[in-house]
Amino acid sequence: MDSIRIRGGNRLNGEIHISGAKNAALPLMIAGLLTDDTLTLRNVPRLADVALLMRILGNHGVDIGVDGKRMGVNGIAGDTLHITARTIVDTTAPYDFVSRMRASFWVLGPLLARCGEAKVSMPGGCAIGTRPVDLHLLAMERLGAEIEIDGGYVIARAPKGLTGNRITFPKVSVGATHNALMAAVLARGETEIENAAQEPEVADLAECLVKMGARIEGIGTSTLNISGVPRLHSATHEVLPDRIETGTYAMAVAMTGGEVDLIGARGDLLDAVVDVLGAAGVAVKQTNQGLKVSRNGAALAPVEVETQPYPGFPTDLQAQLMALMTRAEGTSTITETIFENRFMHVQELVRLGAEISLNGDTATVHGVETLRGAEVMATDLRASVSLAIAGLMAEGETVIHRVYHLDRGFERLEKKLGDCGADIERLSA
Ligand SMILES: CC(=O)N[C@H]1[C@@H](OP(=O)(O)OP(=O)(O)OC[C@H]2O[C@@H](n3ccc(=O)[nH]c3=O)[C@H](O)[C@@H]2O)O[C@H](CO)[C@@H](O)[C@@H]1O
Ligand SMILES: C=C(OP(=O)(O)O)C(=O)O
Repeated sequence: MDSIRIRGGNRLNGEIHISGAKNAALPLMIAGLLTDDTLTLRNVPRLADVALLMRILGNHGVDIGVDGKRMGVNGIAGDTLHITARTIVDTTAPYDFVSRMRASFWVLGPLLARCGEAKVSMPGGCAIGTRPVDLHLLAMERLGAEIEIDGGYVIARAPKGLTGNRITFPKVSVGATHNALMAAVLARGETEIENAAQEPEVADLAECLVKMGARIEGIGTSTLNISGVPRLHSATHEVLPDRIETGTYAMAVAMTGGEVDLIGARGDLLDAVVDVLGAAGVAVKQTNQGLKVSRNGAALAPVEVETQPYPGFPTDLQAQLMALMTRAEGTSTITETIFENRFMHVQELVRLGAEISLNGDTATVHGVETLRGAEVMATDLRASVSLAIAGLMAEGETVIHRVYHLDRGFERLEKKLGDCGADIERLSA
């Protein structure tokens, strides 16, 4: 298993190109199941999760051509995928795949809508909470599917097809909204999804589905109205920039000081994060190219933050913010409201000298003057990168083990940071 070694203390200066969003690319790729025509996706990041999803879709009989030319500024823009699900040869998504990536559970809706049946293993993904699938099942049942759970699999059947209905989610779920939306676009009649997730990645999926011929209103709001159509067709769509990667690098620059242009980043997807960074004393400005992030001299001020569904502060940036606040002048409080077990980074940050106490869903972070390098272990995707942020300002050497978590969601992290002056390298096992 690879590790990453960082020698802390260097300021970051230069440019980082922001990749396409993992959490948009995955549902967009899955949407390819909904048509026998070709869906072309541009700006797809090269990530372990994308590679795994290609294998999963391949297992259903989907043909995926990759145009691997690294086009765009400095040859960095993402891959282009041509996804063709001419015929679905297998409607089962096996444990071996789905247990490794949460998003693969989202094949349920499209398979059911297109084939009238699906057998999908209960999902895995980052171990950040119990992460049930009741809301996904509620949505499928509201659309007329019969659901049975057997041997760790969700078996869903709708032999006469799905029928539109009102789906009211008791809680906001990104994944259940993706699943409901992809099922509803091919269901007979009208569907209304109430309390839908408003995350930009849901809107990105909906916009792609519209290009494929779906009829969806209310995109970007909490109520989605869908008029089912009998078939979808080919389309070309560009994956939106990764707001979590953007926020992560913004926090890395905030940590070390310096000035970095995040090329291709969209500040409008990160209002809550830009506000928090501003309160901490970090300047973030939209430019023609993306976002310019700088902290020159000013001390980091502590903040009080609670994670919330979009447009609130994202849970996927909670660990990174906590790493940053370990060096603030004063005491911060960070409350995690989305996942009950998303504090696995705390004990690893403490190894680096952070002072953090936990009380239920709230972490109290007392800023310290010095962090000291140590060996630490990545426990999940965003936790891993929070350790990298801390390592960038820790005295001496930090070695992060189990970076396969990181490779799920950050494309060439060590190159992007290294090009801006970080002393960082991958140690191959
Ligand atoms: C691949 C991807 O895009 N993953 C993102 C997605 O995960 P994911 O789609 O899994 O997260 P959800 O939005 O569904 O989860 C939100 C909350 O709802 C709960 N819940 C969810 C489904 C369900 O059937 N029942 C239920 O109770 C979850 O346990 C959690 O407490 O959104 C999360 C919240 O922004 C992000 O942290 C993840 O990075
Ligand atoms: C939690 C994440 O991913 P997943 O939902 O795939 O576990 C994430 O992207 O931070």
